[in-house]
Amino acid sequence: MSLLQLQNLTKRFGGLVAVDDVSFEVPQGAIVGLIGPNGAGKTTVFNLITGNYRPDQGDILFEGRSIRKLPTHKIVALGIARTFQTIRLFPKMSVLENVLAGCHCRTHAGAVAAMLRLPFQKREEAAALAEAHAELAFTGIEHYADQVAENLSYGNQRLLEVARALASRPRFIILDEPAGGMNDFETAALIRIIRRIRERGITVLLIEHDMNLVMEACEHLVVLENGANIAEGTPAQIQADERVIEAYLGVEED
Ligand SMILES: Nc1ncnc2c1ncn2[C@@H]1O[C@H](COP(=O)(O)OP(=O)(O)OP(=O)(O)O)[C@@H](O)[C@H]1O
Repeated sequence: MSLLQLQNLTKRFGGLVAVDDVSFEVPQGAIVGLIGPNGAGKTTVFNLITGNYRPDQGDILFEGRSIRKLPTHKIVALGIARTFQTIRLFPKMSVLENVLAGCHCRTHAGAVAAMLRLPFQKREEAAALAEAHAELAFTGIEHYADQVAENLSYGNQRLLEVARALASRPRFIILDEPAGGMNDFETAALIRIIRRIRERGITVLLIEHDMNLVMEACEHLVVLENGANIAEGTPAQIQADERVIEAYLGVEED
């Protein structure tokens, strides 16, 4: 069974059909790319999955169960994490604190325990700290742990978002333009990180305009145009698809 199934999803904003009867599946353990021109509806699909928007029609199944009506915090609790196209960090907080914010939703100690600093609360804090450091090491930005997040380069801020998403221990991670603003060297490192995320058993769905990343990292691509799913297949199949070349990759001008 696929981990995620989108079934005939439609989302309208007034008269605009941003997502138009879109269906596709993300198999367990896959790295799937969602691509398409600007305004094709990709981020809207992500916002539908994470409960930020509600579909007008269709359904979203995670492990066979409908999540269409769940609030975002319940969707996160099921093991779905995301990063954002526009970076959403706590800019004045340290890099480590930003990752701890991702761990936070899994700590169970209540306010009273926190005030009294009960032993189990201290254990939870120590575990969260160790995990936050581990995710920073995983994404290669551990040496910036004590820096203020806004001082990181754009590329490292994107990696910090990935580290924070991983700190929620997801089974499924969705990355919205993770290579946005990265140079070629940073993008190559990101491709390795994405592969290692999958090796941890985490399924990946990503939106990306960097064709190098998409073709190298993804084994399956879904192409949207004007809100509709116009093609699906392996990177090689998509590169050879006439409709995609016309709609998205563009015809080289003389
Ligand atoms: N909250 C909203 N209210 C009104 N229109 C919206 C809203 N969000 C998205 N849209 C519109 O829906 C369409 C799809 O937008 P979306 O951001 O999903 O595209 P995208 O494929 O992610 O584009 P990009 O690659 O530029 O990020 C666009 O025409 C956009 O203007």
